[in-house]
Amino acid sequence: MKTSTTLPAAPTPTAADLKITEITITPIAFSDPPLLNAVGVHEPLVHRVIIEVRTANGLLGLGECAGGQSRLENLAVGANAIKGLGVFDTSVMEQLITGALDPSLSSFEKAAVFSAFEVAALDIQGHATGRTVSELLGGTVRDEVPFSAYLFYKWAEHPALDGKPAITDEWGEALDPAGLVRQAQKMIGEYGFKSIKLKGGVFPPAQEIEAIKALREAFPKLPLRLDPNTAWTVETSQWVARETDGLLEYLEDPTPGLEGMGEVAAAASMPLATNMCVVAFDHIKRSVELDSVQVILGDHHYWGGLRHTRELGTLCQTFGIGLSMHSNSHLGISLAAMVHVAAATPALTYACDTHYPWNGHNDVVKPGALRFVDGSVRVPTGTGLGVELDRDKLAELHQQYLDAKMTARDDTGYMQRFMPEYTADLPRW
Ligand SMILES: O=C([O-])C(=O)C[C@H](O)[C@@H](O)C(=O)[O-]
Ligand SMILES: [Mg+2]
Repeated sequence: MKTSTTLPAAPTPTAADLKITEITITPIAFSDPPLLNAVGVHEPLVHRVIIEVRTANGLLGLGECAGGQSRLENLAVGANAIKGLGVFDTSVMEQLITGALDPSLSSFEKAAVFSAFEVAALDIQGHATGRTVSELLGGTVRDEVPFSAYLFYKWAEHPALDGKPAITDEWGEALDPAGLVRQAQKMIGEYGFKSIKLKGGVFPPAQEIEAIKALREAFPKLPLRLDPNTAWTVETSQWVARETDGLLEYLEDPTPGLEGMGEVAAAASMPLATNMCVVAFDHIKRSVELDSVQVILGDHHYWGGLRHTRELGTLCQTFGIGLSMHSNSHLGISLAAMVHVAAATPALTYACDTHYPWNGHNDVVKPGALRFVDGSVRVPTGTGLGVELDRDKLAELHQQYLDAKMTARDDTGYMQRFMPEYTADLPRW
């Protein structure tokens, strides 16, 4: 006779099991091409930080954030403040971290420090419950998250410097419209992106308008965005908006400040977007009053983690503002977190930014969980973030950080090594 056996259910971890017992903060450095922007050029190495949080029962959660000497000091303060806390207590975690950090720090920095630990805590919550992070955020409203092709003007190589040879890359030079179209063809060919963002603010605006027109001709169906990172005055921005009428999905941060953006928005036919003048909840009220921006680029690294990013979506819906997503040079832990929150945020109305095509070959997570298909990343199905740390790669990138003796990102200083007269005074045109 056949008897059915019921397997004993896995024991639910107790509150004591899920207390944070150990936190490891590992600074890393990974290679980056010479990408140009309004304040200089990317250095050969990006400085970033990997966070590992462990609980009493041995669960591991991962976080990733931008680096820098002061960020490392602030992360150490944050880590110290949350030892012994339960991983489900992320509201208390925010209070403890915010309260422990130097009161003179900006709310932006405090939110950034908390975010790295919140992501790791959510990763553990997922492992403890057998759920994905997006499920913990309310479940997925989309199974695949669309990203845009993030184009940059770029040099062919990092020039030889301090006795070190030049560093070439697979992307080649892009200093004119033809170079950018080639870059877009390669990136879209490999990743299948369905929209395009050009990082501008590098050349006089007339040249960047020509680049947008060349991209429109080469990719007639793909939405285009242009982001000069406040390199233009209000008047120049209004002129560019007229010249690009009908060409842009949105124009991102043409000019500094909420007032200036409001003046440009009043004259522009396309929506204005930002990741520079609305970067915290307390900027939204004034922005709405002035109708400065019609799209906000959220970023969990700066908006205080994944839950607050989802809340930003709710606020955007309330005020009829679109939601897109910002990125900085990043690896797979950040990408996984971006995908989970984007999948769980109904208000997300635009394809997200990502630097992954520029940096993903350096990844500290094992391959497999994150893949771009037709420009989108399917939400990882493993528990938590659904990504696993590659410890050999982590050790290699940490050694690279130690050897490079990096302190902070310095696009302007690096540019000045080749053009001593260069300044990053904006607006420039
Ligand atoms: O949308 C943006 O402003 C960015 O992506 C900021 C980045 O720092 C970008 O300018 C870069 O990588 O040079
Ligand atoms: Mg931007």
